[in-house]
Amino acid sequence: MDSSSLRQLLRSAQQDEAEAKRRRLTLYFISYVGGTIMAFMAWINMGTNNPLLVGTLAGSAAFVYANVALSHMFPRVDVFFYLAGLVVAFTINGLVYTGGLNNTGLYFIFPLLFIQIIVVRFKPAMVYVAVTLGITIFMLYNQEKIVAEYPAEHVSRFLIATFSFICVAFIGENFWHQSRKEMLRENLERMRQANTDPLTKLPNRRFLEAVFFERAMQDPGAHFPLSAVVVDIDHFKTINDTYGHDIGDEVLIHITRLMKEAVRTTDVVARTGGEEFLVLFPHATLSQAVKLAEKIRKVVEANPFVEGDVNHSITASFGVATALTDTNLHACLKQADDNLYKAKNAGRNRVVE
Ligand SMILES: Nc1nc2c(ncn2[C@@H]2O[C@H](COP(=O)(O)OP(=O)(O)OP(=O)(O)O)[C@@H](O)[C@H]2O)c(=O)[nH]1
Repeated sequence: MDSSSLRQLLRSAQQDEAEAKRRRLTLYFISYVGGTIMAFMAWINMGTNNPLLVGTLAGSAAFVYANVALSHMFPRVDVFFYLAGLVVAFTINGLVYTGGLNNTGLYFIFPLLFIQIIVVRFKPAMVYVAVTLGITIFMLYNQEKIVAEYPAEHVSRFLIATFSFICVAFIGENFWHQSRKEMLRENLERMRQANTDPLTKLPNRRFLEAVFFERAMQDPGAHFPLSAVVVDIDHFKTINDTYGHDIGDEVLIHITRLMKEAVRTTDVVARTGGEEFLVLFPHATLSQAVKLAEKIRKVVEANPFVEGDVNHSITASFGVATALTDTNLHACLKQADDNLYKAKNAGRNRVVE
């Protein structure tokens, strides 16, 4: 796994639940309150001779309720926010077109625009607001095409007020958006550090437990059969004791490079202990994983660590196992560990499945 895929995984893991929940609750609250107000206004207007206005309000209320009901059923789907934004655009222009109750339609545009901005959020809101107001302005300057009649001074006051309102709303949204981006960036950096081994820059055990295995459980189709190869450098203590800890560190970095070069970027090479690594092959059967482990074993054996004119030949032992489904992932990791132990006992520098 290269550093950009690692970052991407961490970024998706950090997509803070709290923020997603806040957005969902905002949608629920706005939909229930807004839908009820629209339904109430439709009811009030029933007595007036404006069926188009009643239809607009009742239709919008029904759509808002249906949308929020579906968003409860599919809480992870973003499309409901955008649909809510569309229904607001429809209501705004329905009000402008029909004039609303006693020609007061324009007064309701501000809260509706504000709702549109918070529901669809900063960048998409620019497009939504531009399109919504584009249609509104067209209608206001082509009043022969609409039912309502607005005096010219109402139109100019409305447009000036709308322009000021939009500026203030977007400035506020922009600052909020920037500070959130900054917070996410800092969070991501903290997460990257907590999930990475500082020596080899490989993902660590925490990453596997908290991010990768979680992801595999959530999306088993994309990961299983998942093969695990536990790699342990042979007689690493001797290298440390003979040449010193710094050379030991260099050897770990050297082995890391060899392993990363031997696998695909979709595979995960993690450092799980002192001189122990775990390589994970998504969508790989046991026999494929054994072949890959054998390839890594040969690469390590054939590429001694060179320091000056001294070649430190290195070998490693490998334990391989495969989890066919997410339910036997932990049993598979244990099996790979047991197989590593067998490889060590059988004389090292070998792959045991
Ligand atoms: N240089 C260095 N050494 C480490 C690091 N982490 C663990 N070690 C050393 O790795 C060695 C592991 O030794 P053992 O567990 O006895 O294993 P081994 O000598 O590799 O023997 P076998 O695994 O049985 O082949 C110990 O000497 C640890 O001090 C590290 O980050 N850097």
